[in-house]
Amino acid sequence: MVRSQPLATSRPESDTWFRAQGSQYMANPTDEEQPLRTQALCWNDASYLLAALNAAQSGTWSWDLDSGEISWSEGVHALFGLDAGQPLPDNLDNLGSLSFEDWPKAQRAFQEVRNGTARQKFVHHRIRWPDGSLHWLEVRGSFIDTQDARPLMLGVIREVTFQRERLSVSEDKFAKAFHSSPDAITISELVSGRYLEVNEGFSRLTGYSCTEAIGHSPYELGIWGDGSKRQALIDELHDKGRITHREIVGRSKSGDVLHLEVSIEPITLNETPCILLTARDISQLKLAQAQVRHLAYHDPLTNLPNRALLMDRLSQQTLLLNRHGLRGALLFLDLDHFKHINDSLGHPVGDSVLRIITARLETSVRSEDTVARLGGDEFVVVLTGLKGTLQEVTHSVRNTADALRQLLAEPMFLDGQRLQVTPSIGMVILPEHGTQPADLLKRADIALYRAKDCGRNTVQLFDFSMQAAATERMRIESDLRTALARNEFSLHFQPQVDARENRIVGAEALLRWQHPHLGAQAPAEFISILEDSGLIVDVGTWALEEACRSLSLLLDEDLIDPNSFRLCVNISPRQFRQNDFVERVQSSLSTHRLPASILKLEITEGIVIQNLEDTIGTMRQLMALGVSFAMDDFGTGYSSLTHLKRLPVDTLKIDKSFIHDAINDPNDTEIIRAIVAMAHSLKITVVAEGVEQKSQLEFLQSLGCHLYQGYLHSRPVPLAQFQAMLKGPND
Ligand SMILES: Nc1nc2c(ncn2[C@@H]2O[C@@H]3COP(=O)(O)O[C@H]4[C@@H](O)[C@H](n5cnc6c(=O)[nH]c(N)nc65)O[C@@H]4COP(=O)(O)O[C@H]3[C@H]2O)c(=O)[nH]1
Repeated sequence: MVRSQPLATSRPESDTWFRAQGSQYMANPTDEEQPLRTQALCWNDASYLLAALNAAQSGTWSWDLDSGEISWSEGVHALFGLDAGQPLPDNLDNLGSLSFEDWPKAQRAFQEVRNGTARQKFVHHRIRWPDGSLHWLEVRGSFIDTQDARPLMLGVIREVTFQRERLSVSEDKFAKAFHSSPDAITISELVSGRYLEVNEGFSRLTGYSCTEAIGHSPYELGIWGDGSKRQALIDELHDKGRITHREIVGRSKSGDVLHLEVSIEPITLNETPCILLTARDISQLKLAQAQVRHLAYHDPLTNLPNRALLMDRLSQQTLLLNRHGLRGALLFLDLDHFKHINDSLGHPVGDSVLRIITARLETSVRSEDTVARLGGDEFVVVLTGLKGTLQEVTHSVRNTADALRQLLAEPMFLDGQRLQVTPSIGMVILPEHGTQPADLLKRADIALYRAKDCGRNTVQLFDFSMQAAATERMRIESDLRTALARNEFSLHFQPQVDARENRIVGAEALLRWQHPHLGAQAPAEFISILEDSGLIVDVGTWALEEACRSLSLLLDEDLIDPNSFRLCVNISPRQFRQNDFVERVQSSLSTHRLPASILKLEITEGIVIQNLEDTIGTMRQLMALGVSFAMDDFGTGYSSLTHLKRLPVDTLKIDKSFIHDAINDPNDTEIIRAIVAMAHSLKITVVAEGVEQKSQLEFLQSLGCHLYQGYLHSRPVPLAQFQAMLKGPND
């Protein structure tokens, strides 16, 4: 338009484009101009521009500030709702005839231009047309330099009713969204921070009413603890253009800390740069997140740190100890036979025991030490900042561990019951036994295992030689997993003899493992691994089945008397507790068409103690079939007479450890005497195990115990040898 218009250099009156109202110049082009217009309209053609203005429902105007004279382009009438012929105001003084709806505002705008305070102007005015309808006009104008330096303003005028209505609808929507939003929304001046608008969500969140907030900055109200934080956000806003989902901490009117998630947008309001801030209270979310975090790192029963947190603290501790040249210790604790408490007294009692243990542990370590629960009955205590030589530290850690052991073993009273649990403790010293948390835990566990092996209720310090033993154990376990499938197990039979007639009256079936490379393995070792790994269930089932198969062979060969011969088969606690144990025994007996009375199951007190009632129930079912029971290793465990009286066992086996010193150790002598007397009074048969010497047998016989097994008569032998034995002197 500027290129096409010579106005910048000439007076509008000299240019026919701008004429007083009613100018028909463009509507009546001269004859010379006509061909030009019809031949080709171009940008230099004024009629082209006029057509464009009309199409855009726009017009132009000029205003001579000296004379007040106003000129309009053709077509402007339509913008005022006038007919083409109707007069338009040609001077500022009679501009009021156009019925501006907000006339004072229009006048103010003209005045500002007149005063020279604005060289450019952009205003929206409402104007009421003669037909009474209200329309929005946008008027833009700016000063131009004329050749004769007269103050002249030129501009464009156009109808914007549609845009304004749309704007007003969206403003309405915005206002509704602003006020009804559950979030806190504020509009504040960018520079001063003063609130210009706040919604009800803001009042709900902060406790400040609109009147208390508007006109004040968040610092004055104390909503932002520190002004520097806001400034940092403003700087970021400047760089990025907007900020979304940023967590900040604020403070409410009552002083409560508010965890907020804010989004910030820059906006301009009344030509003032402002920020539109939306804030959401995430305190509950933060709380929930903190709880989830806490749960992720703590054991819910005791609220102690769990394995994950322990590992984290151990990592920190190893670094700290290294930096300060100090030592630390890790104690791995496990409660002996804790499962029995759960099984016999129920889980609520078990939980209470764990809580009491937790309290005892927590009160006996320093605040900088860590007590953690790894699960079940496993606890870890980490002692840090220990000064001294390795010897001194080891000595003091041992003392601490021993004190803990004694404290934990103190009786506790629950539901009117007196309970006592003892711990086994494995310990490692940092950094001597490792610097990696996983290694430390593993090594302390190895030491704990050794403590269990040494009879429980004891403390063991890790030694690297233990690791070799643990690795060896893992190797054996892995080999045992394939042993059954590879047919590496067999049964040996040790005769049970009636010394009065030197006659074999029964036998004990004993498991043997022939390792493909290492040869025969010691049952004492591999059987405990079978027990710990759970493999004993399958292997025990196999042993029972194999024992029955052997029995049927012996019966077929008429080598044993089904009415008097008893074969003892060892049953492990896990095997005994299988849901279908009774059915399995029944099935083995019937598969081999055996009379049930020929089978005697050897159980240990380990089975009994874990759940007396269930044990008695299972035993009764088997007894009903005709199977009998022997109590193995009698005298070594809890040896409760109360148990014995209630259990349907008809045989007691005196453990070989008593027999070994039966002659020389007066204690053992008395124990054997007491067991035999008690068995006799309960009408229970007694079998002595591990009889190696004649003198031992004579002593036993002097007490009235005539049944025995032991090297004196025979070692456990393979079936073929046992068959030969039965055929021999007994024939
Ligand atoms: N020093 C000495 N020892 C003697 C003498 N007479 C017998 N023995 C040994 O004493 C153990 C008696 O078996 P146990 O007490 O039931 O103790 C058994 C039993 O508890 C367990 N066991 C053996 N076979 C099985 C099985 O098939 N299943 C289960 N669950 N455990 C089994 O392994 C334990 C050890 O078995 P073994 O090593 O075969 O050890 C056997 C036997 O070889 C003797 O005069 N002197």
